[in-house]
Parts: sequence; structure tokens; C-alpha cells
Amino acid sequence: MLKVQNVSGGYGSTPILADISFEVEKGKMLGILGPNGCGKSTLLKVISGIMKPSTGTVYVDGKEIKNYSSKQLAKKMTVLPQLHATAFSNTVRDTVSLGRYPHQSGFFSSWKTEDEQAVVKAMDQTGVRKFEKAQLEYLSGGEQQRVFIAQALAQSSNLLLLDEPTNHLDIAHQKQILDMIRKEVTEHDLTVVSVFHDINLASLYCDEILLMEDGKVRANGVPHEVLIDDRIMDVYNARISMQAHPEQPKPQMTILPDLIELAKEKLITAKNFKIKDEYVEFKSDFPLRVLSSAVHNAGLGWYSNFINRTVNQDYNIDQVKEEFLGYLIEKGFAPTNTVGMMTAVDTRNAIIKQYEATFGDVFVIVTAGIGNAMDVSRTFDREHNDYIGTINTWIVINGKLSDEAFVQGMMTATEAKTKALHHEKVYDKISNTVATGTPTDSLLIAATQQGELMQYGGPITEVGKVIGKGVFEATLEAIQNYRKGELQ
Ligand SMILES: Nc1ncnc2c1ncn2[C@@H]1O[C@H](COP(=O)(O)OP(=O)(O)OP(=O)(O)O)[C@@H](O)[C@H]1O
Repeated sequence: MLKVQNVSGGYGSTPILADISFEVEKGKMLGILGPNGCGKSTLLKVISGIMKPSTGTVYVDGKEIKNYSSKQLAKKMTVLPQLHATAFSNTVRDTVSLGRYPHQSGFFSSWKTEDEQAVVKAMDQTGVRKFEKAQLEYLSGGEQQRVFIAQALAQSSNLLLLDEPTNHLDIAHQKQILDMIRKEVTEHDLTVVSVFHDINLASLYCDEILLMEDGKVRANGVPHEVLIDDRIMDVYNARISMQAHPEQPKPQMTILPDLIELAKEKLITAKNFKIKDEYVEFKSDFPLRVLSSAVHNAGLGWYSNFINRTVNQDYNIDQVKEEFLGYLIEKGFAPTNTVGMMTAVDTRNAIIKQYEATFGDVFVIVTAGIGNAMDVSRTFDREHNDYIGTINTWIVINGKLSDEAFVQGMMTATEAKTKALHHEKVYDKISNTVATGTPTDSLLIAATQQGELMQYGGPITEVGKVIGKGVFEATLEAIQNYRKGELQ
């Protein structure tokens, strides 16, 4: 659909674009990214024919753009530039109707039904029909932006060139406009080339990204190949981190700020832990990075409060999330800053152990109930289990772990727990084989993220060794406590 071949050019004698080549297939959306002043808008001007390149060629549908008449080209492509002069007074409907000019055959041509339909459809798609009679100058910046997008859509060309189309829009309208453009791309083979400043929006909505730097192409391809941490940090000269999007296989960027924090030591000591009648509590005056399989706030996050709560054996788990939330509020724990686990075991029997390591102290807290213990390799043909029991494990580390070390630490801890069950000869009541855990065990690793980064957390790393020993010993004692309780 669009082919840009060895394009160079600039303003007067100042070169801006240097040997730019890329192609966009019909029905695809290309996002142009790059720092301020790198030449994104200039490239759009060359593609649209507003500016002539000093060398190189732009083809639309296999034909050089200079061989199209301006009206022919306007039927092929629509340009929505970055800034719009809004000084002229016009109604919204008239402004959108201007998009139909390439389709008018003469100066006094009649307005056809298809022109009317295209204008109404574009106003509906962008949600501006409700202001159709209003004067453009009385609309907000974001509303005006949507009117110009409507004008571009009303032109009904196959190639849309956009310069920061969602610039003035709030998130709901960014989403509405980009969802709508994406729909036209997917369902009606519209081809879009759009400049973005927002790397995340470009990643989410575009099939391909062209990353520019100093008038040149730094990278071109699918988002996950172009948007790589080190490359983005280098091009934009800013610290960032790429993360997975929760729903789409598209990378998303987070800025890593260089904040000057008060030099306050972030230290967890035994005083942070309390065993109360109904729960074990760990409260910190700063958030820790946490990975857990808890009931409340599971997954990866930052939290300051932790609770492992005893519930009755007949606790109704149908509405566990809502019930737990109510409990946290009642006990004064901020729900957005708390990780919560539950157990039928009496938490007054919790084991808290402290281990010294060169990077800092590690705390391991375990509550163990084994009435429900099972051998994970033998549960495949069971439907449910009538026994109750849970092993909940917390590992709190004065140290800094990578994501990799968090996951490896979870594995190391699980292996250590299983070894403790083995050592204590805990059996699966049905298969009569050594148990590996219970069906409802929860595990949590929390780290202060202070000090030197520990990249790995496997069994032979320093942190892994402490986790292995600590979880084994604490689980052993917790099982012994549980058994003592059963005998009473
Ligand atoms: N009309 C002009 N005359 C002379 N120089 C210009 C003109 N327009 C832009 N430039 C210069 O060309 C360079 C590239 O500008 P361009 O607008 O293409 O960058 P951009 O990547 O779109 O930037 P931004 O992200 O800030 O919108 C800049 O150094 C700019 O100052």
C-alpha cells in the first residue's frame, strides 16, 4: 500500500531525514515513534506529498505520489496534521463535511447521499454528532480533536496519516478513537501510519513500529521486537522498564524515576511480626516487593501489611474475597496495602524464625495444618477432599531480588516444604504415599529491595540456601506443633 524508499530531505539546506525506507501493507497500522525533533512530522509531510524529499521516492499503491493529482491523492490518503488552526468559525458538521471535498466533481457539485452518509458515520464513530450544530471554536481541545478525526474519516480514503491523533484526549476518548481506528484497520483494511509520543499506545494498537532517531530508522518491526528496554533507554535517554500487558501480547513501558529519597534505612526486624489470637501480623512502615499466592492481593506488587488469619473449620469459602475484604477493613488493615492469607490452623502455633545472611536478615513464618496433606502425583483422579488443613509460608528478606530470583525463591521454598513433609513422614491418607503439600497452601516472598541486587534465588545461591534451610526448619516445627495440638 505504502512504500517509502531511501527518502532523505529537510528544510532548506538543513538535512533532517536520512535514507529512510519502510513499507506498510494494506490493512496494517504502523506507529512512528522517536524523541522530540527526530523528524517524525517531517517524514509524514514527505509521505503526504506536502514536502518534497531531496532524494528517494514514496509510492502509494505502486505509483509514485508525484504522479497523482492532488485530488487523486486526497482520495487515496488522508492527512491529519499535529496542530489545527481553529481560528476560523465553522460548525462541527461543516468542518466534518470538508473531508468530502476530494469526492466533489465540480465547484458547484451537488452533495450526494453517500457524502451525507460518510459525514454522519464519521460523526457517530467519533462521538461528535451531538455537537454537530455547535461552532467549533466553542468546543474543548479534545472535542475539537475528535471533530478533525471525524473529518479525516469522512474523507473515506484507504490510507490515513495521523500525527499524534490522541494528543488532547482523555483516556476514555484515546481508547474510543484508537479502538475505532483499529476496527477500521481490521474490518475494512484501512491502512494507518500514525506518529505517537505514547509508546504504550503505539505498542497496543499498532501492528508494526518504526522507531526513529536523529532522522534515521533505528528499528522497524513488530512491537515486541522493536520496543526493547536497552534500545528505548538509549534512544530516549531515559530509564524505563518493559513489562507484559495484562491482556494483550504487547510490551508496555514504565518510566523508572530517579527519585531522591530520604536516606532512611529500610530494615525489617523481629519487632515487625506479631502473633495475635486471630491472626499473625507483619507490618512494615514502608512497602515491600511481594510475590504471593495469597487470598487477598495475590501476584506481584508492593505492600506494607500482611495477615495470616485463622478461620473456623466450617468457614464458607463461597464468597471468600468479599468476606476477607470486610474482615481487613474491620481490623483496620488498608485493603490496597495488605496481603492476606487464611488457615484453619490456630495461628498462635505459628513458627517465626530469623536467619542471618551477609545481605541482611531473613524471616520465615509458617503455619501448618496437615489433615489435608496429599501427594500431588496422586491427586489426578480425585474430585474433592473432605479434610481440612493448609501450610502457609511467608519469607521476608532484607535484600533486593530480581523477578527471576522471586520465582526461583518460590520454587526453592516449595521444595523445602515438601522435604519437611517427607522428613516428618506426613502421608496422603488416600494413596498412603508421602505427602507433598495440601491443596490450599499459600506462599509469599517479600523483599525490602534494598542493597545489592540478587539475580538468582535457586538452592545454591546465598538467598536460596537460607530459604531452603529456613522453610525446612520452620515447616518441621510447625508440623510438630500441629501434631502436639492434635494429641491434646
Ligand atoms: N518548517 C520548518 N523549518 C525548519 N525546520 C523545521 C521545520 N519544521 C521542523 N523543523 C525542524 O526539523 C526537525 C524535525 O522536526 P519534526 O517536527 O519532524 O520532529 P518530530 O519528530 O515530529 O518532533 P516532535 O516529537 O517534537 O513533534 C526539528 O529540529 C525541527 O526544528
